[in-house]
Amino acid sequence: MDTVNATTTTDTASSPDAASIPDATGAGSTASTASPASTGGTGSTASAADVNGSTADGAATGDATGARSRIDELDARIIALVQERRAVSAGIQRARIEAGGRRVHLAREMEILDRYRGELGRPGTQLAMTLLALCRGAL
Ligand SMILES: O=C(O)C(=O)C[C@]1(C(=O)O)C=C[C@@H](O)C=C1
Repeated sequence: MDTVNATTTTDTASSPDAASIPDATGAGSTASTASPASTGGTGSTASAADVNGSTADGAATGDATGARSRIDELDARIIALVQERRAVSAGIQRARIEAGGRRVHLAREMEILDRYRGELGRPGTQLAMTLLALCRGAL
C-alpha cells in the first residue's frame, strides 16, 4: 500500500511504476487528463488494488486479471489500427510516387509529430516517429 509514494522523485524512464507513469508525458507537461481515477473512460474499473495486484516476481493476482484483459483488448485494437493506418498510408505513398513525387512528405510528417506531441507530450513524438517508420519504412 505504501509502495505508491507521492514524494517519489526518481525520474527513470526505464522503469515506470504507478507513481511515475502520469508524469511520463514530458518535462513540465500539464496533461490534465491523467488522473488515475478518470482514465477508465470506457467503463474500466481499474482500482489501486488492481494496479498494485502483483507479487514481487511480477505475477498478477486476481484483482489485476480483469484490467489486464482490458489492456490486451486495447492492444489488439491499437495493433489493428496501426495495420489499417499502414495500408492507408501505403496507398497515399503509391499514388504520390506514380505521379512522379517522393515517398516521403516531410511537411506532413511534421504535422503528425506535432499532433502526437501535443496530445501525449514528448514521448508522443517518439511514438509518431515509430508509427511513421512502420508506415513508410526507415528514412
Ligand atoms: O500523408 C501522406 O502524404 C503520406 O504519405 C502518409 C504518411 C503517413 O504515414 O502519415 C507517410 C509518409 C509521408 O512521409 C507522410 C505521411
